[in-house]
Amino acid sequence: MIKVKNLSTSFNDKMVHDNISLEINKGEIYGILGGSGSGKTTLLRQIIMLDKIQKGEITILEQNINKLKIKQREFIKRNWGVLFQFGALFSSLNVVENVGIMLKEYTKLPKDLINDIAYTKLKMVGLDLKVGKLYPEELSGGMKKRVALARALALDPQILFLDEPTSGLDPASAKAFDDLILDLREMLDLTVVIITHELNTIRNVLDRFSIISNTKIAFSGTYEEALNLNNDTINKFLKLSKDKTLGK
Ligand SMILES: Nc1ncnc2c1ncn2[C@@H]1O[C@H](COP(=O)(O)OP(=O)(O)OP(=O)(O)O)[C@@H](O)[C@H]1O
Repeated sequence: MIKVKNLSTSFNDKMVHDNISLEINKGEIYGILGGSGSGKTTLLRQIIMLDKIQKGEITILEQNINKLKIKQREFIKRNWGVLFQFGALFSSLNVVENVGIMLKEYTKLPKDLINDIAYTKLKMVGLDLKVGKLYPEELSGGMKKRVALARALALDPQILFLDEPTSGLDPASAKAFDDLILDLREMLDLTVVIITHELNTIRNVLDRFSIISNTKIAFSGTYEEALNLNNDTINKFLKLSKDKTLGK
């Protein structure tokens, strides 16, 4: 579904990615992990065509994005939804209007149909329909994330990109959001790419992940494979020493 091949990125002579490669399969929930400033968000922005690829290739949905013309780019972008880390909702729009904004922009559907679809998406992310008329400032952190997720789902994407979706949520809300991602993948046949630091998400939600460390991919594989490697950098990253359930 997504192939990153020999990607190198630098900003002002500072190398962020040095010849990194990874592959994400259809239907996977794939994690991009790494310390702060390791280049996770930059990689995500390059995959979704918001940032330029400096060197290397990215293929998504069988299209080499280096070679796409502007019109083709706009067309292919409709196949994914994105939830940015600080992806704020529009404060002047109510929840239903926020969810419907992409439909308004990208389709010619009449307003009442857009509203119907927006309400369906709200239901999909586990929100009560009464929430539709509320404004962002009236919502809890967990509800805001769900509304942003409903917005990302508005155009029925094949791929969902989530940048630290549970950061700032309390443990119960974070767990509920993780469960929702698992349910949505099943229901909608989605491929999901998540940037995360959360150990619970890494263990319970991701099928596979890559760890970016010192400009390289330090590891790609499953959580079990990462444990079995018993590599110091990987263990440190996965905070195994703090993980009492593993008896360490
Ligand atoms: N447009 C840009 N111009 C200059 N430097 C940039 C630009 N975009 C990113 N960087 C730098 O690239 C590095 C990687 O940033 P990025 O946001 O991708 O890291 P990250 O792994 O997502 O970090 P975090 O977990 O803190 O969000 C950082 O040092 C950042 O300052």
